[in-house]
Amino acid sequence: MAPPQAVPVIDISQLDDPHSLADAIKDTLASTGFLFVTGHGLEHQAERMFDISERFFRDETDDEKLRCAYSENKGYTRFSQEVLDPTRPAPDLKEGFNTAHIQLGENGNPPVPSQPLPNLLQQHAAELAAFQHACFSICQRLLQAFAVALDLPVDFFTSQHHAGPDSRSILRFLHYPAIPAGATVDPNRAGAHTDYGSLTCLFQREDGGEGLQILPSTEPLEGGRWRDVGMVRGAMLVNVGDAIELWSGANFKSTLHRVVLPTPLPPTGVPERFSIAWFNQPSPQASLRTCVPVSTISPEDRERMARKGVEPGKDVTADAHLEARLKSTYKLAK
Ligand SMILES: O=C(O)CCC(=O)C(=O)O
Ligand SMILES: [Fe+2]
Repeated sequence: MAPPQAVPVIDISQLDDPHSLADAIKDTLASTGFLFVTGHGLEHQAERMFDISERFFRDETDDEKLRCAYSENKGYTRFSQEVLDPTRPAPDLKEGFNTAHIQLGENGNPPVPSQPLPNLLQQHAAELAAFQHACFSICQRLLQAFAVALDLPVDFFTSQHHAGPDSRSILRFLHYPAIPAGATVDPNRAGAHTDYGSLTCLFQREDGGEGLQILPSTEPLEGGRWRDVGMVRGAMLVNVGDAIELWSGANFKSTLHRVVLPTPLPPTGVPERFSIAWFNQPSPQASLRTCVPVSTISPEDRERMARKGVEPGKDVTADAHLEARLKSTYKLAK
């Protein structure tokens, strides 16, 4: 018998009202916070994003990439610059580009990004903006269901998210270069971490190599069994981030995940991997005060939250929380 799939697949094409969507997703939000969503309607746009991302990483000059180097969670992170899991000696085997909100131009004017964009991305700014908007809309739909699942008013979370020039949400292109046959490398493509926003939508490409894994919160940190997430054709992988875990008093879990290379490395080497993430963030001044009685949070959940520097019941703004998480999670290698 095949082992149970670590991450369930949910077709949302017929789940138009927040109540039916809430019924379909609440169990997985409470167990790992990871789900594959099909029927989301972004398939074609996501393919276009992969084309743009691939051209950017392959063809853009280093000078142009570095002109837009990472600062304040926006811009280009060089290969091996990021250390998602600071307890490991090796940096992540990836490069990335973070694009913050792009304002669509009015009256035929060009779109206005909120950061310098490399030429190749600037040419596609309108498409990037449309994709950001589509991801934001689908997250609003999911967040309505999150509120219903917690017996909160349907707009409890959505009213504390907005799209606009001061939004902290990020569209991130990621590229994990191919590993040649016979190479000696750390198996760490992206170190173990949790995401820090409200939720993440991740797009993976079928030919992009697998390797994404989760460690459910029921597993011990040391020696626990990591589960392969795998890939589902046309699906978007959705996962709960730390902001929602805190907000929901750990009723919804923000689960550790990582990207690894197969061990031992196959004799033929490993192909490159591209992925695209939409990190949906609450509005900067939104209060993340836990919306269930703090006394109902289990000691295990409190301990997990404390390890991330998160204290349920404390009145913390989304911006302060994001700053603290960026400092502790996204260490950059020299
Ligand atoms: O590339 C992936 O599949 C995962 C990336 C990720 O988890 C992240 O950037 O937060
Ligand atoms: Fe992540």
